[in-house]
Amino acid sequence: LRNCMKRLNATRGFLWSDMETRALLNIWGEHDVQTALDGNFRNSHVYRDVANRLCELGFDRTPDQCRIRVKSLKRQYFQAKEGSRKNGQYHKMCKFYDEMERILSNRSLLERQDIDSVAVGGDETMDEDAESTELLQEAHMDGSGECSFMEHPVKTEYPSCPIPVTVGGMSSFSTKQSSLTKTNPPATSSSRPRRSKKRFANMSLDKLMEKFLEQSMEAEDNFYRLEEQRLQAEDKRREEEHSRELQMLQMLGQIFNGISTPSPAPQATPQPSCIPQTNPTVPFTRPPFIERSFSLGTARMDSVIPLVRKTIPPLTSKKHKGQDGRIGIIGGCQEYTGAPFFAAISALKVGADLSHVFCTKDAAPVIKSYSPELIVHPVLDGPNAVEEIEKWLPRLHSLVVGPGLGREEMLLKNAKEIIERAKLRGIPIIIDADGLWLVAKEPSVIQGYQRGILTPNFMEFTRLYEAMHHEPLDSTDHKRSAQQLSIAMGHLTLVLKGEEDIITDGKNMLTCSQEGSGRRCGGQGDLLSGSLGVFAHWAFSSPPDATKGMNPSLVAAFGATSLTRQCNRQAFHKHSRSTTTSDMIQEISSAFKKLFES
Ligand SMILES: NC(=O)C1=CN([C@@H]2O[C@H](COP(=O)(O)OP(=O)(O)OC[C@H]3O[C@@H](n4cnc5c(N)ncnc54)[C@H](OP(=O)(O)O)[C@@H]3O)[C@@H](O)[C@H]2O)[C@@H](O)CC1
Ligand SMILES: Nc1ncnc2c1ncn2[C@@H]1O[C@H](COP(=O)(O)OP(=O)(O)OP(=O)(O)O)[C@@H](O)[C@H]1O
Repeated sequence: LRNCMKRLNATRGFLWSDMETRALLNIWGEHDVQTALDGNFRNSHVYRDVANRLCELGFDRTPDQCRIRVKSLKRQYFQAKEGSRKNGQYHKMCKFYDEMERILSNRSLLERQDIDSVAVGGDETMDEDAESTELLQEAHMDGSGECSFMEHPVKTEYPSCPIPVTVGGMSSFSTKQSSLTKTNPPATSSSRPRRSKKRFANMSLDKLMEKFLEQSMEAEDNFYRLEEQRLQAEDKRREEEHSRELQMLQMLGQIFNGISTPSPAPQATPQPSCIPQTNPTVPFTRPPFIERSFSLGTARMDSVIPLVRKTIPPLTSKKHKGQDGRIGIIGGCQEYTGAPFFAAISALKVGADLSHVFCTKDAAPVIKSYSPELIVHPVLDGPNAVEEIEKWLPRLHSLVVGPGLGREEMLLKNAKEIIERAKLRGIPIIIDADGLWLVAKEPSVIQGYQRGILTPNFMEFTRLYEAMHHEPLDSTDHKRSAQQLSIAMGHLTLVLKGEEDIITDGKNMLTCSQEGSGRRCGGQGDLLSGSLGVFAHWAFSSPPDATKGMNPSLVAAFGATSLTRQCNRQAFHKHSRSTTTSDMIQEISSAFKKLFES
């Protein structure tokens, strides 16, 4: 915004708002400023000070712009004053008459006499063309930020009229003339063209003044209009550029996807046809963007919940342990033991058969002690962490990376390597919490991987967005920003958590606004990511017709967000303000039944 204001100021040199002008007059009217101006031949340092004080009030103006504005105000004031003296009507034509009157009436008599003599002289010899030209030149100077007579003595501020006034031993006319010789021939009565004289000879001063003020206002209006058009054109150009960048990123994502999407994983009963097939040689066309908003209880919600249901494997006596899901959690360090536990136990409660936690050595006994149901591997900070964990990858159906991982360099490096190896096996990967920190640092670790799902909260989302787009997030339109980020990440599925959970793969969008509660205890996100690990495995293992062609990641994400919110609602109903994530986990069973099995 500040840069924008600067740009505007640079181009709108002579367009001052009333507020700005009043601030300037307050400063300019201060005793020390007036004294400095009265007593000094050179005034540039005084206007530097004025500009600085103006800046402190939030108005960005150059000393030159301040000086020229004051000069123009003084001219208007004296013209109005003189007009007033004659017939009283000009007073209202100088908007800041009263302020100017207050300030200038305090100035020394000598100064006022000098000024008055200039103004009065101007009345007699006023040349409309010369005056307008000068104003336009000032406007131009403001715009360029330059002024050819910036260092001129203070008394030479008023020679808009052709009468030379001797001040401080210098002729203001000759000074002005020298700076304007190229564009504005000296406007003495002798050198002015006769045509002009004839034209205005019979015009009364009142008329001339009116005409001049009209023209000034017209010029100002024109300038505003042109400036607005220019800014609009610029906005449009920037928007087009931005959309081109997005298209480029999308193409890169598709190309990347073409390179990195592995052949179907042998162990995960994958559904290759569910993975959007991309052909990098096909020219990019912006996909139609379909938004579907769902909230539980509405008819439309019912059209996605059945898709989730269809992906849920039936409970039969024909299956053996592990077939309904073996989920791996990468996370858990000295500080954070709760997060990986919440994720892992949620996966089990949703219906996975086995839940593994790969954590640091010191976190393992703590996590183990929370629950005997979890399988805990104290390997994440070991010397062969990646190899140790890779041994398990063929047995895992999905991976949740990040809950309680921490941000230690070595742990992030191991997590990155594990993601790379899981990708080679086509394992669905959910990235949450500190895993998203890693992605913000190195987006390529997951970019374009069609079985990757990111689950950022708003903070994590902002970090990711800014890392990808190199510009601040526009927080007014979450859906649009989520779509942009998903596209930039190569159509990765993104779950932006919040008041409503926004789920998008850049082409389609679902929003889950199932009623939860006002309780925001830590760990709810871990419940979501752990359960999503299971839903993702189920969705990717289902036949394509189960999801009716919809991206399995979207269906899985919708299932997990609905469930998390339903748990929150139910737990809150029982525990109100005391609700914790453990209470929510207790509700998984009945919330699941209510949503997907009733
Ligand atoms: N029991 C456990 O073991 C748990 C462990 N956990 C683990 O902790 C690790 C760090 O995760 P993290 O989320 O605290 O870290 P990070 O992203 O730096 O956020 C820090 C700051 O961001 C802000 N903020 C947060 N959300 C926001 C929002 N929606 N909208 C806006 N702002 C938001 C907020 O700033 P504040 O409001 O305090 O100024 C907050 O302080 C990670 O491994 C995770 O898994 C958790 O899972 C909880 C249970
Ligand atoms: N403002 C909200 N209104 C209603 N529900 C919300 C709101 N914010 C979050 N939630 C619910 O909580 C879930 C987790 O979101 P949250 O922002 O707490 O994640 P998180 O910060 O990653 O969690 P964690 O505490 O595990 O780090 C969301 O999926 C959503 O269901």
